[in-house]
Amino acid sequence: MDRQQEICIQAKNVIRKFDEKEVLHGISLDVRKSEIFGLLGPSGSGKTTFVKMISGIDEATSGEIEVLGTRMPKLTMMNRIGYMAQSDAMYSELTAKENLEFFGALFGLRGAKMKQRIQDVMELVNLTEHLKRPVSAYSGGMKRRLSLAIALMHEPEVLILDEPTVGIDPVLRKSIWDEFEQLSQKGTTILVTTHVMDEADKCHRLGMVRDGSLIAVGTPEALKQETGSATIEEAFLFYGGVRK
Ligand SMILES: Nc1ncnc2c1ncn2[C@@H]1O[C@H](COP(=O)(O)OP(=O)(O)OP(=O)(O)O)[C@@H](O)[C@H]1O
Repeated sequence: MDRQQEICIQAKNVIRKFDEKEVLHGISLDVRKSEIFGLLGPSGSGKTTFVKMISGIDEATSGEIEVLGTRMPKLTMMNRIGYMAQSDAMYSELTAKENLEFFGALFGLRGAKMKQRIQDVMELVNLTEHLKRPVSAYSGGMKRRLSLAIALMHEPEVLILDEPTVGIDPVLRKSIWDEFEQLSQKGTTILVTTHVMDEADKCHRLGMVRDGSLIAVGTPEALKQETGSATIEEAFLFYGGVRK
């Protein structure tokens, strides 16, 4: 099979209920190996709920999710998936370096390799000078960047990033997206949630989410073309039922 067509993440009719309230209404989706797939949708549409189940930290009420051919949730998949949550999960009383060492050790990194990875990921997020500062002294945007660095530490095959660039300035945002593109070219599959339209345009394919359903899937170009829209925002409104 063509490598580009290999399926990395597969969701089949995924439903998630909280008590009696159904918030995801049967989502089916294939994400191909080494693509950057964006989930685009407004706040509360269900993006976080969906990616948590793909990462294996939550379980679908019904339906099936496979990542790299393994049915989720599965603890051992932690080594192959990098997950960056929307709220920063790190120890604020520790320094950035200590946080990276802690999470790196969880993923089996040691010695020279650990040191090298810390250097690489901190350079990528432009935090090298702040390596030895306690996270409690970091700004919101810096914490976001450190979260991304932690998710990248063990060079996972699959990266799941929930709104990774919130609070990050445009220049650094661009360099982070350039890095996503490079990672993807090296074979990493990236699933990213966003509500920022210009980021959506950088994804290879997009899934538009509204009220717990996937309303459209395609390349940004195809989605715009199909709807006769000049922008992704217009296309989203079209699929969401707001016709010109
Ligand atoms: N643990 C929970 N218990 C009850 N309802 C929940 C829970 N988690 C999420 N929800 C509900 O599920 C819906 C989808 O929320 P979700 O956080 O997945 O949306 P989202 O698209 O990621 O939005 P945002 O970008 O603001 O995080 C919302 O109506 C939310 O209130």
